[in-house]
Amino acid sequence: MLSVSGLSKSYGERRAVDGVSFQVQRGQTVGLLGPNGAGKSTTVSMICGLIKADGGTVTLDGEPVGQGASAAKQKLGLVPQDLALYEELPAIENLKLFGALYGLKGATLKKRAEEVLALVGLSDRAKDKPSTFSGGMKRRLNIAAALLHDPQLLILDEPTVGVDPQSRNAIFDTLEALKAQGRSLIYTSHYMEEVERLADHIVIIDHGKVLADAEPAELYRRLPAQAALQVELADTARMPAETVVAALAGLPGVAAVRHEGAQIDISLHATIHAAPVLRWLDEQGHALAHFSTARTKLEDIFLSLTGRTLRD
Ligand SMILES: Nc1ncnc2c1ncn2[C@@H]1O[C@H](COP(=O)(O)OP(=O)(O)OP(=O)(O)O)[C@@H](O)[C@H]1O
Repeated sequence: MLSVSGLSKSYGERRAVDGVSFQVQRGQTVGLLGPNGAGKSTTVSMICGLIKADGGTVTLDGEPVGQGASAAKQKLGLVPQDLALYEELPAIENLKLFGALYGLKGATLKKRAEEVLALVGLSDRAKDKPSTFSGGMKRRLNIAAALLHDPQLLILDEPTVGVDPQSRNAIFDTLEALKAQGRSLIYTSHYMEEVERLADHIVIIDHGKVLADAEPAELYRRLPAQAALQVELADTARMPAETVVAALAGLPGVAAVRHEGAQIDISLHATIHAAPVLRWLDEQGHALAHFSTARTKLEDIFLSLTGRTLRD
């Protein structure tokens, strides 16, 4: 188990990380979510001992990770945000080079390099150079490199930045396979939908501080609205949308109402309020061109915590 306690780091006057604490259980995937500049990269760099913390501790199975070589560090693998590959060296040779740095040799090194290449779905490109790869394929090769020493915990810093949708799915397949093997993952991102897809637990950080640390289901429960109803008025000439919006806002169970032209987004405290709202619209004679219902997006949790969206 990884335990991060009170980590802090300042760059000059700027407090990049300010007392961050969280835990990662064995086999758990933790999504570290926050907007650009929230302190995610600084946090994971401190966890791996790449940069020195001003304060706080990081332990893995009770052993301090610290700086320099340590037994605990051997159990960690980091996929950094910036790609670290030799562009003109075939993929398999890149892996052999990184494996040698981890102390792997001979037949073990060769076997391990082939295994991790297969795991990221690049076996058929073993002899090709990264310079001929797409951004997503390079990223997958980087993931393979971080897995060579068979770490118990893999940390990925925004692994889908600059990646095409197809490769993005391939990355998710790889990460799901790693999860199925019982490995722990820390996944940093500013995309809630990515974190939600993978994570058993979500840690939200902003301005270097932890704002929430909970399972996705618990975060859903904390949302002020639980369901969303979207309607499109067929006839705004009869009554302007603003007037309808103002009346809707006063109905029972309605948490918030927004509109753009004839399209009205209604946030509800619970799904049971959807039918009465539709009935009210009907009784008031507002014909609908279209309507749809949806679960509230977990993305809104950041909005409700900070008053801003994740990607303002
Ligand atoms: N080497 C550095 N020197 C000075 N300031 C830094 C340095 N590294 C990070 N910072 C600052 O610390 C804060 C946190 O940065 P960090 O890279 O950890 O955030 P992040 O959440 O990973 O964001 P991003 O997704 O943009 O990488 C930012 O304000 C950033 O400008």
